[in-house]
Amino acid sequence: MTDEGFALRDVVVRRGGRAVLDGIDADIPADGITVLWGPSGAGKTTLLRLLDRLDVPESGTVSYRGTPLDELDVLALRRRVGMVFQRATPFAGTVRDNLAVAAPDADGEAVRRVLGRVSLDADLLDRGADTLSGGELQPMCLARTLITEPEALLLDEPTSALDEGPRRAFERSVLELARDGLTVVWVGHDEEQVRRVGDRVLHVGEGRVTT
Ligand SMILES: Nc1ncnc2c1ncn2[C@@H]1O[C@H](COP(=O)(O)OP(=O)(O)OP(=O)(O)O)[C@@H](O)[C@H]1O
Repeated sequence: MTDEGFALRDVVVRRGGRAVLDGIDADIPADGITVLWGPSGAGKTTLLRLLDRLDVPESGTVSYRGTPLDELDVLALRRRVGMVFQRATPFAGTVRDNLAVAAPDADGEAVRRVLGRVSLDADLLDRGADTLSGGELQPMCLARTLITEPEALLLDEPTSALDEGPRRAFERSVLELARDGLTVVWVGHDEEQVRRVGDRVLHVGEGRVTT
């Protein structure tokens, strides 16, 4: 029996008059990497955003570890459940500044450790985030999420803008994080990547979610 991560019950979300999620029931266990997979426009991002309360469903319930999200303080939830978006979103300043925005009290050891977890060199700390390559930016965003020590990580097609080398490095980082106990929900549509990273796949399409 796996521990409960997220549970959705009879969840409805409408966009532009259409039910993108039409009364879905889905369970996302706490262990391993769950991939949300499906064609473009199927509602994967919509579903992912519900898990961090960036959106709320029109009806139905989304729970995390047994508690409905609307009973949790939203900022506390987002400390426990971190998110990395499709496009890297660096803040102004250095890499160190970016990490400090997320965790002002993190000490040097914690900062170096988190960079190590995403395979970034500590030499980058004093570089302006705007000088990083595409392949360095997304890992930095992952590090910025990890430094708050979340229990769960939501990834919205995080490698779609990355070349093959950085893409594989990002995958390895997340596989290791999941092995160390982080709950991961990964939106993807690259079938080979889904096979490489997914412990299980939820298919999203036509308003439904199926295993
Ligand atoms: N704010 C919005 N207003 C109107 N329609 C929206 C809005 N957000 C999403 N949609 C529509 O809802 C549907 C689901 O979008 P969503 O981004 O969740 O799909 P997706 O499966 O993540 O797609 P992709 O793989 O292209 O990112 C799409 O048809 C999209 O056009």
